Amino acid sequence: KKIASWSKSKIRCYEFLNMTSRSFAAVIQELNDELRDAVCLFYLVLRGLDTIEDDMTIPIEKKVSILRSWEEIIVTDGWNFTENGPNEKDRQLLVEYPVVIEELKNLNKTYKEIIFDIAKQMGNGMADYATNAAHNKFGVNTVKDYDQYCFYVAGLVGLGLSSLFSASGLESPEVGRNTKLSISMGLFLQKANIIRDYLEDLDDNRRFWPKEIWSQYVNDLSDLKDPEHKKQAINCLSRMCLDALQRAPDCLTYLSNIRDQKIFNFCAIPQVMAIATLAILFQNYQVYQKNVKIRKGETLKLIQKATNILNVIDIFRHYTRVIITKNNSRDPNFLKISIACGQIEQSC
Ligand SMILES: COc1cccc([C@H]2O[C@H](CC(=O)N[C@@H](CC(=O)O)C(=O)O)C(=O)N(CC(C)(C)C)c3ccc(Cl)cc32)c1OC
Repeated sequence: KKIASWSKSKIRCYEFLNMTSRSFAAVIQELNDELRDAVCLFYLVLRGLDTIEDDMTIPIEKKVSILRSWEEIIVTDGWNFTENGPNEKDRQLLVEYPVVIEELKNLNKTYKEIIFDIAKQMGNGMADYATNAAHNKFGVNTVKDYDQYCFYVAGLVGLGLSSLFSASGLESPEVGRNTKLSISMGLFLQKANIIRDYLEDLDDNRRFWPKEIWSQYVNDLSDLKDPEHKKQAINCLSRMCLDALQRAPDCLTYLSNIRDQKIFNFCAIPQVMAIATLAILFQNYQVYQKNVKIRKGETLKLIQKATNILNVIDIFRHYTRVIITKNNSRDPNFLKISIACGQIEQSC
């Protein structure tokens, strides 16, 4: 690529992209030039927001005011943030945030407007959640609150990316207009992550599993990891997986509408990782003891295979069959799980 003519701030932005997410950064950098820069900066705008939202050492009032003014912040030359706690893995990004703000200026107007609009909605959504989570220590209450939170942190990302894809002309206007499918792309990934990260989030006192679900099985979210509630915990896990699986058909439909090969790879890889993750999480009591992840070898195979819709359908079919094989007839959600898997097979 024409790195020679890249400014210092642009080079630094790509260094941050590669620092924050190795495997995923590689796929972003394969996108066509114009879209690549927009997605890279969009990613860093989102990472900045995430680093503020995730940092429990920032006083709630300060956090909320930063989140609510993110749209202004990303056009404020020289703005940076040095008060992140020491263990915030992306604190250096916020220390050097002026390089992101500088490079955003070079994006074409349409891309900028999309990124600013999503940043504004996400910042306010995160602030809304942070404030009521501050009052109500249970975190997320209803399944509706759960979907709302996932919309703010992930659904909006799907919407923003779909708009960028259509704005670039590489994908049809339909991709950007079909909000339901774009939102499902985010919710599917985010819900798989929230199920996987049960223990890690509980240790950080972040409670994303909705009370409306876990209260059918135990008295408190933390009871799920006590061996005396093992059966209930596994049934609760099934219920959480069932909720995530409902989004899978939309994701397959979304991917079947993508035409550009590089955009397809960029969109498909996280989706096949998510269905593989759900399959390994389902009926797996280890979720309550450690962070269960798919093996490196399986990840590499999925990355290599997820390059066309027929292969992606084949991958989803494989993992829905794994889930059906693991399904337990004594599980209250046994039938709903098999129907959800059937619907995924249908939509293939
Ligand atoms: C059409 O929508 C998408 C199309 C392609 C990719 C993503 C989505 O995939 C990564 C994939 C990624 O970041 N994977 C990590 C591994 C991990 O987080 O477990 C990685 O490979 O490091 C991801 O997870 N999130 C974070 C959210 C889920 C909150 C949106 C994410 C954050 C910023 C951007 Cl620009 C994109 C994504 C999409 O977003 C829905």
